[in-house]
Amino acid sequence: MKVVKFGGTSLANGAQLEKVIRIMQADSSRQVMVVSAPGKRFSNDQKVTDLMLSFAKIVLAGAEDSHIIQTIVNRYLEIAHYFKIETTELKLTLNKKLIALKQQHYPNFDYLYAAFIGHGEYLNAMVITQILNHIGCHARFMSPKALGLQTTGSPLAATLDPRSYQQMAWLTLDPQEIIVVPGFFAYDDQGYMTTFKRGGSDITGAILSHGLKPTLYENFTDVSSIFIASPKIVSHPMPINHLTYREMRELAYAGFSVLSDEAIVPVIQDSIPIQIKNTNAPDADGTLIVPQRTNDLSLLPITGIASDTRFAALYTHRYLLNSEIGFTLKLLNILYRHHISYEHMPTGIDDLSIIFDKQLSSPAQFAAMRADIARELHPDILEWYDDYAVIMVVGEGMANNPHIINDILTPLSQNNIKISMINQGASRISVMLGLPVNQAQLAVQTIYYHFFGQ
Ligand SMILES: Nc1ncnc2c1ncn2[C@@H]1O[C@H](COP(=O)(O)OP(=O)(O)O)[C@@H](O)[C@H]1O
Ligand SMILES: N[C@@H](CC(=O)OP(=O)(O)O)C(=O)O
Repeated sequence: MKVVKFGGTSLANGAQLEKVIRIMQADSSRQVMVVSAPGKRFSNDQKVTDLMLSFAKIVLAGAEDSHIIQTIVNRYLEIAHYFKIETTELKLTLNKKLIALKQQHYPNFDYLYAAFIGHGEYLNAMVITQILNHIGCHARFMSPKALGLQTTGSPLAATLDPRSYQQMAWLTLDPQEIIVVPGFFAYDDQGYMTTFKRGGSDITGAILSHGLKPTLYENFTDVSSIFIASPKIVSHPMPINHLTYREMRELAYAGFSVLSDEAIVPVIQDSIPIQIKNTNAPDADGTLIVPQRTNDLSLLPITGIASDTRFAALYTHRYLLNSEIGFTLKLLNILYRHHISYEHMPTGIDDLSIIFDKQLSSPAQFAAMRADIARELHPDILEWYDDYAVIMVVGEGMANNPHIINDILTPLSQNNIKISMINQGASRISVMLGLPVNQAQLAVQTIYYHFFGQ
C-alpha cells in the first residue's frame, strides 16, 4: 500500500487533477490520497490557501466579502466543470460552508485563521471525492477527525498528539476504494480546527504513513526531482537521486520548500521511504529519501545547498560575558516571558547571537523583547538584524572531509561575500552560514558553481 500526497500545484485546475487521477489509477496500491488546496495555475495567480487568508482578513475587518467568496467558490467550480459535473448543488454547498465559517465561535484570531485556511484543503478533498465517484472511481472522503488526528500547540503551527496513532491503527482499507484525506489541518482536543505550519499537507502525508505503514510515501509536486540547489536560485541545477532523512530535514529546514522539514520525523521510526515525484512527468524517477544512502559518499562533496531568508538575528556583546553566571539564563527568561522561541544561539567569549524565525513571532514581540534585554542585561552592544539569511550546506560525505569548511568559505571570500556566522552541526553533515539577505542568492550560486561547475 502507498500513501500519496499531491501538492497544490498538482491540483491547481481540472487538467492537473486529471493527471492526478491517472496517477492514482495507474497503481492499485495507491490507496490513500492526501490532497492540498488548489495551488497557483500560473505564476502570478493566488493559491486557494492565500485566498482563504484574504477572506479571513476581510471578515475580521468587517468589509464586504461577497467578491472573495465568489472567487474561492469559482476555483472549485472551475475544477468540477472540467469533469462535467452538474454544479448547482455543489455551488450551494461551497457557499454555505464559507458563510458558516464566519458564524462559528473561535477562542481567538489564530483559531479563526486556522479554520479559514484549513478549509482550502477540506473543500478540495470534498470536491475531489465527488469527482472521483462521478467518473466511476470508488472514493471516500475521510476527515482528519475520523482518522483521530488530534493536535496540541498553537493553532497555526500545531503538532500532532502522538496518541492519535492509536485510532489510525484501526483503519481497514478496501483495495477497491481510494481514501481521500485533506492535508494541512486537524483538530485540537476542544474540537477546534488547527493547521500544521504552511506547506503542512506534507506533514499529514507523513503522519498517515507512520499510522498506516505503507511501503512508500509518494509526494507528487511540480519538479522531477529535488535539485542540489533551488531552481529559483541556480538555473538547471543537478538533480539528487537519493537523500538521507537527516540531509533532507536540514535542507528542508533551510529552504528546500519542496518538502516540509516536519514531514521527515514521522516516517523515521518505520524507515518508510519518501519518493518525490512530478505530477507532470510521473515516469521520471524522482528523488528517494531513505534512512541511509548506499552509493559512494566520497564521490559527493556535498549533497545540497539551501537558503532561507525568514530569519532575524540579535547580536549582544558584553565584556566577561563568558564568566558571568546566569547571563544566558536571564536572557532566555526574557525570551520565555515574551513567548519567543529561538532557532540558534552561537556564542563567543564576550558575544552571543540569537537567530530567530520571523514567522514565529511578531515585530511587536521582538521589539518588547529587545527593550527588556537592554533594560535588564545592559549589554555593551545590542544590535538587531531584521534581514538575516541562513544557508545550509549539507552532505553525509562532509563528515569525513577535513577541507570542507575551507572549500565553502574560500570562493565566498573571493566574491566579497561577508559571512557573519558559521556553525558546523554536531552531526558534522552540515555547515550553517548566516549572512545578510541581499547576499544569500549570490552565496548559494557561488558555492554551487565552485563544487559543480557552471
Ligand atoms: N532544491 C530544490 N529542488 C526542487 N525544488 C525546489 C528546491 N528548492 C525549492 N524548490 C521549489 O519547490 C517547489 C515545489 O514545492 P511546492 O511549491 O510547495 O509544491 P506543491 O504545490 O507540490 O506542494 C518547486 O517548484 C521548486 O521551485
Ligand atoms: N495549502 C497549504 C498546505 C500545503 O501543503 O500546500 P502546498 O502543497 O501547496 O505546499 C499551504 O498553502 O500552506
